[in-house]
Amino acid sequence: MSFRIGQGLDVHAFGPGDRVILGGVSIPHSHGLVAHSDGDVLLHALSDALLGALALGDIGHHFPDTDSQYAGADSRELLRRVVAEIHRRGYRLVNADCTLVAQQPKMAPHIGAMRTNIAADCTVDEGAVSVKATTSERLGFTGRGEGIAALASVLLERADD
Ligand SMILES: Nc1ccn([C@@H]2O[C@H](COP(=O)(O)O)[C@@H](O)[C@H]2O)c(=O)n1
Ligand SMILES: C[C@@]1(CO)OP(=O)(O)OP(=O)(O)OC[C@H]1O
Repeated sequence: MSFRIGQGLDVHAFGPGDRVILGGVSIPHSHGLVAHSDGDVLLHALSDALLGALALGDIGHHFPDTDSQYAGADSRELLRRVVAEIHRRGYRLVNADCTLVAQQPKMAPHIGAMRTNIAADCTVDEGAVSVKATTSERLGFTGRGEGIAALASVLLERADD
């Protein structure tokens, strides 16, 4: 077996809107997230971790925010394309561990649905997908409610030829 690890980090600022989309789950909120796509900071961090594990660059490279075809893009579709690229190279996801950093909204009620979506898009069992949340104790840009950050770590494996 060959193993590769990857990590990803993404940040989006709050802006006008009444919901945020995180892990493919639409969560009512006092603000939206400013982005070219649907602003799913969690799936962007995870996609970057998957690409990073195989040194394939990042989602900004694969899906440029200057390209109008990605305006309002569904980040689950972008994640599925990244997973297809990983599979094409003979790798599969062993597990992913993700953390959302946000003062608000409350993530806990939505974590299960996020895990379900991510597991489906990565074609793994839900037990292979961890999503956690933390505030930053009112410190920094997340603590001031200016935006949301997400981190992701992944392990990939490939059966030896
Ligand atoms: N946006 C958030 C942030 C945190 N949680 C959950 O609350 C618990 C306490 O968070 P701390 O910042 O004190 O670590 C923790 O268990 C988080 O899961 C949340 O649901 N939404
Ligand atoms: C997803 C893409 C593409 O629509 O745009 P954004 O939604 O702005 O997200 P970001 O995490 O800044 O980078 C990747 C992008 O190119």
